[in-house]
Amino acid sequence: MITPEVFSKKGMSSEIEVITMKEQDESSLIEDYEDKASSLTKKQDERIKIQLCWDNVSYVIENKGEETQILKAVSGKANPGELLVLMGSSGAGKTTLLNILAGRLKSSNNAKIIGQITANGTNIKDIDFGYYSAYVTQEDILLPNLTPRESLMFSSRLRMPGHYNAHVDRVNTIIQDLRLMKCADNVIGSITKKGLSGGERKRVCIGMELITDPIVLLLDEPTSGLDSFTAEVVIDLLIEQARKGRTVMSTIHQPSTSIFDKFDRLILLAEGHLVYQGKAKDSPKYFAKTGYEVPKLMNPADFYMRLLHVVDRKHPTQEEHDKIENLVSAYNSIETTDDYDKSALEPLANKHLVAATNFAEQFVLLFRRAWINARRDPLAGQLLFAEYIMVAVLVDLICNNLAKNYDSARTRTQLLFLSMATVAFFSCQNAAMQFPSETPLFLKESKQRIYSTASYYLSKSIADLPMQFLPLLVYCLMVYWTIPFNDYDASKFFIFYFVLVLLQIAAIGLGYILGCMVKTETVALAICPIFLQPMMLYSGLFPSVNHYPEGFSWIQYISVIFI
Ligand SMILES: Nc1ncnc2c1ncn2[C@@H]1O[C@H](COP(=O)(O)OP(=O)(O)OP(=O)(O)O)[C@@H](O)[C@H]1O
Repeated sequence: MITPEVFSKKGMSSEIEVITMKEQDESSLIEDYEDKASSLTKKQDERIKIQLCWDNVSYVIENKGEETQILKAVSGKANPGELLVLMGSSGAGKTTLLNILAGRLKSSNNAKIIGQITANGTNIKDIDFGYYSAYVTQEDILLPNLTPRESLMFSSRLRMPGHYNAHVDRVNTIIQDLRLMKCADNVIGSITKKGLSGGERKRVCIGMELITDPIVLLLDEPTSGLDSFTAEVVIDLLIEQARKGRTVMSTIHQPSTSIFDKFDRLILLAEGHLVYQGKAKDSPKYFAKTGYEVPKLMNPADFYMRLLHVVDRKHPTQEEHDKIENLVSAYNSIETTDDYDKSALEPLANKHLVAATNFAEQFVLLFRRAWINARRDPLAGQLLFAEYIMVAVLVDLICNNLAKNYDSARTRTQLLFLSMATVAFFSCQNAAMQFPSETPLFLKESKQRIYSTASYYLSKSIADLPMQFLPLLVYCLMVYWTIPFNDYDASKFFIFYFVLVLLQIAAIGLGYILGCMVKTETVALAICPIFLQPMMLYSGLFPSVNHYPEGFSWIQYISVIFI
């Protein structure tokens, strides 16, 4: 979300696109800008505060005619200035609740959300809650070849208006706040590529969301996979963010005792039911009263996880069933009071977050980001070079004894076809592999309306093209002069290269489509031949399509290799 405080006065006239739904005419935009200008003078403690409340929220999914209730009429609240932690056994519904609160889950044909969620009394259905909130997913969604500083800088420049220096200042502040100084200029890396530690990567992910200065920060298991010390560092940072007035809510798995002691408020879920909500430090007393005393010297979090654990959720034992029922009825029997002082809470305006940059700016920033990311991972490019050179050497060997006469015409045609098939396969597979790893980032950013799909697609394709065109040029240089054609002149060579480039662009397009359809590079690689083989059969080289099964001749029209 973009709060007024973060807008830079200078960049507003050209770049601010945060507008209210009804305020799309020029005069209202000017008012909006003035509004932001006046807010520049606001101090941090005057930041808007949001109390998020949810009332009887249920989530019901239907699968093959069978209904399953994942959340069962849960109610609660997250206060500004506090860290609220959501805990419960695996499958209790924590992520589901967080996703519903973030507006990431919506009712659909087979999933129904019942209940009401309000922010400062305003139903979040009536506003674009994404404007006020940010969500840090469990998976680290980052480009592996960028540094934290570059990632934050691109994110800031794409999402926020303002001049370059304002972005630099904002990024430096976040780097300092998140204690990323030591690794700010190291490459992030990934599971397969050595880079930042898990804790550092997680802090970068949090930083990417803090760029827009959100008022509500929701996090799904930010400490999973981290050792207890690193996890504590992350929790300390979240508490720091909460103390700045943000509403911070996070699911957390297995916190250590010292981490647990730091939580402000705690919500415990069991099988979709709420079994505790209140101050984390009061929870042992509460459970002792309900007959489940936390053993001395035991981490309360560990105790709750064991208490709420159900071995087989579909078929709980009688004991498990009774235990959960006891806990639910004990919780339902207590009277909950909201002691948060609401006098400073204002109803939320229906602000909309739209791109902070225009198409050209998006294109330039995304191109630079894609270019840096591709340039720092030369392996894919080197492999493509190696593949083309290998095929070129084979073609050269075949052509070694090939005479320029009528008898060799068939072989020469086949060599031309081999060149086309090679280009189609290599380009399609290479392009298909580009997308799966970036799809989560693209989906996240396009949901946040940071840029248009067209600017992303265009910038990515153009940034990838040199890596595709150059190996092809080397291939053409190696084979063209050895295949016995009639004429060898430069213009004919360029026609040969140009035709293959056109084929390459078509194959890259097909590769992008296939890459978007799947989730992993392995599957992307595997499905390319499924589409390319029929296209090869209908390329025109093989016997007339009249000999092919009826009803399939249309394949020739979508074949990227059709000649
Ligand atoms: N769309 C869906 N279709 C089918 N089952 C679903 C769907 N969404 C959630 N569930 C089920 O609902 C239950 C709760 O899921 P959720 O991810 O919220 O659990 P969780 O408490 O976050 O668990 P974990 O700690 O393991 O991440 C799980 O059993 C999950 O399989």
